[in-house]
Amino acid sequence: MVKKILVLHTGGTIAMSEDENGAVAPGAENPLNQFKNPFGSEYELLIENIFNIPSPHMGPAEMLQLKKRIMDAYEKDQIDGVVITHGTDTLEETAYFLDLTVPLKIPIVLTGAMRSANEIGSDGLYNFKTAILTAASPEARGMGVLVVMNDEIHTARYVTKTHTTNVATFRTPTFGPIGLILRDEVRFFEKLLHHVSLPIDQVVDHVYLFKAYAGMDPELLEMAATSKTNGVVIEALGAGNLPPRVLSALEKLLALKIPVVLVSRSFNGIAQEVYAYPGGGVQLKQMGVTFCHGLNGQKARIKLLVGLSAGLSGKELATFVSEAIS
Ligand SMILES: NC(=O)C[C@H](N)C(=O)O
Repeated sequence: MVKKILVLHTGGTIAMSEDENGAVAPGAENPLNQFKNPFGSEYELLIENIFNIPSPHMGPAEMLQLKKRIMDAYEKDQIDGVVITHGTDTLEETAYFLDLTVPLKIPIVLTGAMRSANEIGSDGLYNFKTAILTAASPEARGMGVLVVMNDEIHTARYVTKTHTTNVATFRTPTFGPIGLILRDEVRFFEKLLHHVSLPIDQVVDHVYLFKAYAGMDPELLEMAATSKTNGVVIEALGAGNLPPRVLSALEKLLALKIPVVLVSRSFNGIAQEVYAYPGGGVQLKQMGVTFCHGLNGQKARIKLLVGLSAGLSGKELATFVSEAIS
């Protein structure tokens, strides 16, 4: 049976080249257009250049456009899988957005490159090839959105970019990858236990992300306490604690019924209500802060944004946002 794979190119380093001074930028032609299908007639690739942007230019509106394109192709073209090529800087956010909003079992795989098309050791075409193999793999069905880079398969929910330039940049802290590519063979060794998706057809804005630090100043958080703000995520300290100086700003946000979501700024582990000192997790929980277990700040922000965009509020929103380990 022929595998029909929808390929959506969005830009990023994988679609860029280096000039004689070493500066990397998109050229007149996307180098991915040169890709010759190495799989023969077993694979039918439906290739579209949906955007050609570096991933710092990607936002929820473009993510929603990708989601709509996938749904449309699924209904009209009976696709078996999807590959999205993407800049690596915000790849994890687009991947998680799609994970939360596309209610399909077909494999959806994101990939990118750390070295542009004409650099020595360029990883783009190789990652693209392995992403296609994964998207065509029956074992990848029902695993949520996946990120394939450097011969590893990661879940959209937990993967994160950990290095500015190294090709082994994508990692899953605490848990590790769920599969590997071994010389053209796709092997999974973990299963996704639980997967939720919410139907949305618009995205809200003004969902902010803050990072806590020793002696954190309250002014920026206070500025977010306005009726325009839809939600706030804070990357808290350690197990989930904040400096007491910001507590009055938190009270102002919560009094305005603005959801405040807490994750840890630590690379491994999860935020939990452990400490009972002023600003500790126990107090934050009592104040009405929602603990999000296991996501990093940028993913918790995507989850909050998706929940709000689906019209969730109060307890329902808090439950949706907090349940990340399952
Ligand atoms: N490696 C990359 O793709 C990084 C690039 N700045 C991007 O995200 O578009």
